Amino acid sequence: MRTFLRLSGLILPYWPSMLLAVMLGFLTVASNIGLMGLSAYLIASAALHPPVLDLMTAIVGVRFFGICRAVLRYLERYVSHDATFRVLGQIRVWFFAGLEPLAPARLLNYRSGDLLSRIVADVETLKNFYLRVLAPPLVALLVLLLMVFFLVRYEVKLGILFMLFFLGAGIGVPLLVKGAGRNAGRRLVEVKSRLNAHLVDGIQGMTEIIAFGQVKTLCGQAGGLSQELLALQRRVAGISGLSSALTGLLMNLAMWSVLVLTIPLVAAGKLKGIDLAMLALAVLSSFEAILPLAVSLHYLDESLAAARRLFHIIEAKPAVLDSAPTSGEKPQNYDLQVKGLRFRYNGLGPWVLDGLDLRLPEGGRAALVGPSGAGKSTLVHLLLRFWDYQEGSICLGGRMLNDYTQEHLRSLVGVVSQRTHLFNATIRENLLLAKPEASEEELRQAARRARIHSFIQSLPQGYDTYVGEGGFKLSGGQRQRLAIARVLLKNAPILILDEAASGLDPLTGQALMGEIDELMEGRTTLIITHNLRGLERMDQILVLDRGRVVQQGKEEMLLKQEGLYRQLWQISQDALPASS
Ligand SMILES: Nc1ncnc2c1ncn2[C@@H]1O[C@H](COP(=O)(O)OP(=O)(O)OP(=O)(O)O)[C@@H](O)[C@H]1O
Repeated sequence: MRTFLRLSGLILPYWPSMLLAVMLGFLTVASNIGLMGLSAYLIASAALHPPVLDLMTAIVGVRFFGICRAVLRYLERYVSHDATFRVLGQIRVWFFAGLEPLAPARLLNYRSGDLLSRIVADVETLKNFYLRVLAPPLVALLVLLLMVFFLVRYEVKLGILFMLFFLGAGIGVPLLVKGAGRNAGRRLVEVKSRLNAHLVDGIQGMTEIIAFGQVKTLCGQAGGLSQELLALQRRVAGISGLSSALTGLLMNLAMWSVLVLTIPLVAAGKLKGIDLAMLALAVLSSFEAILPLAVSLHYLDESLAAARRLFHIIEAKPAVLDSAPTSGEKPQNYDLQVKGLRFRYNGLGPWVLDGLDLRLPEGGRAALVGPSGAGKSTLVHLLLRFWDYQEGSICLGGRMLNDYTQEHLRSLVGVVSQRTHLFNATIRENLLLAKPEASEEELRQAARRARIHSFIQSLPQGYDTYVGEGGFKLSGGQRQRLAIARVLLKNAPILILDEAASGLDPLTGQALMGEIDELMEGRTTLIITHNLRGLERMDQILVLDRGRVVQQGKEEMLLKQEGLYRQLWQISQDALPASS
């Protein structure tokens, strides 16, 4: 019920259009009743050969209702679909805005295909809620009132009889369909989502799937889910056919009963013979309002399942909340101080950072090194407030980190990571992401400083070249240079380089260090790296192991000590190619 009310609440801003659509729907069915009833009356009257003039009113009426029916149906479809698509557009924006504060911490629990399925398929499913669940019962109710009012004027029993059949078809059949469907609507939504998630996962990991010869397994799993979906769709189609047959049966039985009741009235002279056909056809055509009701409970089931999946995500509490209204102020300086920092990803898990200390003055350069899983990237997540820490403190410019809004904090930090995401857009659009208002000259200047300008110029379409999905048309080094150009454009006072040169061959990696040097100029810089070459330029190196700083100092000093840094350095030297 709560989901139903919440979903209905989303259309509140559009209620005038929805109400208009219901009125137009009612008038369309009423026109059909008028058209059929009057046509029957006209044919019956004509059989008695009256003067043509006597038939003129009925002839004009038939034309009027015929035209009205077509025009009103068009208007009803136009208004209801226009309002519905506006509501869906609004829901998409609302859902996307709700997702943003949940990224990345809360969204890690969902498969990307599942999220895609929610934002596309589930939102699309909701169109049935407005078109096939809410409007048809209201139209049917108005038609019921109209017909009962019309029929009791002839005979009270006629009105009661009609009401029984109408309610039987309008309430009984949908309940029967719901029972026979056994939650088919909800299961359809679930299976569609599983199939979507499976296919998106498969497409994203296609290279690995081919490389490991798992194409058949993937196709088999997709085939299994498709079969499940097909079986459900078959059941829904079968039920829908059955419901149409039942409604048709009740509709014809209603007409037959009306005839059984009215023929004796004609014989008794209480009803004109020419009214007989009119009443029968009016009753028959009024069931047009009932037809959409047969599957409305199925659509209600489906819509509520889709809405629950959307609300479930939106209602999740973000991992990080902005608390300080005054946090838009510029910090006094860009000193970074971390004291006794303790953090774990979930309440019962192990501490990933366990009493970490770090002091990095404005403009200083620190490198964070250590074995895999030591917690280096986790510190970056905390510095960017993707998660909030549990104990200790992080201060920026003398103020606690959570005094800054997430937006403000992130505007102060430029990040180059190993997995720079490039959008499937042009080089220019990818660069402008960092500073949408940047001029052409600023763009070129940043590219020059990142030493990628000449390469871009050499491309036939220059800055308007499309980089492909994830930037696959560029080499690893070129992608990283674009990432550096982006950060140069952003011109943030704090810089974080998270494995910015890893995954590149030693020569490219080394060449990139020149660009990175340029980038670090005048910025408070934290570098995370497994590559221990070039660290002599850092003011300090912190060696992290199992969430704690186990060694700290200049490289020269660390190399003199027995300890983890020397071990790591030794391993990295052994791994170097002989020529380098
Ligand atoms: N989102 C997460 N949820 C739960 N645990 C996580 C999450 N991200 C990382 N971890 C765990 O936290 C620990 C530290 O991970 P982190 O990525 O910070 O290490 P790292 O030092 O950066 O490693 P690498 O050098 O391999 O990138 C690991 O044990 C990892 O499994």
